[in-house]
Amino acid sequence: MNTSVAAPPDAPATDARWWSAECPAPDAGWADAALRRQAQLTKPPGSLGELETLAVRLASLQATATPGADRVWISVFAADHGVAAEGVSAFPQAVTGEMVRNFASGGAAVSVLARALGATLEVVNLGTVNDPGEIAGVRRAVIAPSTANFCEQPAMTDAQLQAALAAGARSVQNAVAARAQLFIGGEMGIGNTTSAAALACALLDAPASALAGAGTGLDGAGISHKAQVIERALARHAGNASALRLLACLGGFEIAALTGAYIAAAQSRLPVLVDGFIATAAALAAVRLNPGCRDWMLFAHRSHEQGHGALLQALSARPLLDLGLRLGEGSGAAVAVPLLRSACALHNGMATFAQAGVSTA
Ligand SMILES: O=C(O)c1ccc[n+]([C@@H]2O[C@H](COP(=O)([O-])O)[C@@H](O)[C@H]2O)c1
Ligand SMILES: Cc1cc2nc[nH]c2cc1C
Repeated sequence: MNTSVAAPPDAPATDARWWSAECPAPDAGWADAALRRQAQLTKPPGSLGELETLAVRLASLQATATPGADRVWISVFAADHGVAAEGVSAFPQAVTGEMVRNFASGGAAVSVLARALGATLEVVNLGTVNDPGEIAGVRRAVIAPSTANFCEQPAMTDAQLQAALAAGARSVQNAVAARAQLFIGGEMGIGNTTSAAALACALLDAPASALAGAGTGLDGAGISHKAQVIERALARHAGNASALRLLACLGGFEIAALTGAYIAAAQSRLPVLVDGFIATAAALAAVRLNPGCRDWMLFAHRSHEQGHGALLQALSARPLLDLGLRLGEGSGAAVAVPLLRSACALHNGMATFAQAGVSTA
């Protein structure tokens, strides 16, 4: 199953350990200017709560007086998982490839949300057992039909990990070339909540029972079985400590692509809006690989998936929404974009006390 590729399909011609290169710090000058403007707008100071914080952060990250979330780029990374053979998902593996087609033809939730937002949707096929082949609107970056079953061996080789990280970085290059103001990474992969939970357990030194959840809809017995599968995998890969090794042993191609995308975005000064459980596991791996990328992350929502809370806490992240979503695809992040747009519209468009002739306190 884990047929390795010789050359990463999407490797940028850069340094082999590009993900370790420094991430710039957000611009403190623009943050100060945005804070000063917020204090002058016609409202009691602080009365727009988190929307004020959001506008100030976006101004600082985008290094501008007028932050915006009009040009949004969404990359959905799809890949299959060897661990699906352990019976850890409520759905069959064929769904991953079928959903790639659905993303491209416009019928998936994230396709609908992207259209509603006027966002660009890029679909990246990193390897699906039920391969839809060449389809319009899908970037093929196939690494292998699936990862290996990580209960038996590392999920991927070092070359495959590098290919997946580079595929994520390539998406960020595409987003930057399109002058995107915000990057959203989505994922699709039957079995990937098992991979994300196993990775999270290893990174957080937490037991599987704390982080294994229902995924696409397992019942209690299914979740117990999934936790046992994760414990077996953790025991097998116990000797591996670095985030890079853990990503290779327990990750998925789409999870590693998200990790690469988050780091590349930070290196390119492009803010990211992190989606649900799987995306947040990838974000934690990214922060462990390159801590400077944390500053460039906004967190969209708290997923219904058990274990997301622990990941958010480890990242000191306060998500914007808590709607019981557990779909993935970047859908929760897309749903949060209108909040960012409201924050920016208010920041850029409100009158100051002086302009409106309104008395200050
Ligand atoms: O993003 C989330 O929080 C989330 C939570 C549960 C499930 N998912 C999605 O469901 C799929 C994985 O579920 P499973 O049960 O096959 O591991 C995968 O395609 C994810 O996008 C996503
Ligand atoms: C139908 C379906 C759509 C999805 N989108 C993300 N994960 C998914 C899992 C399933 C099963």
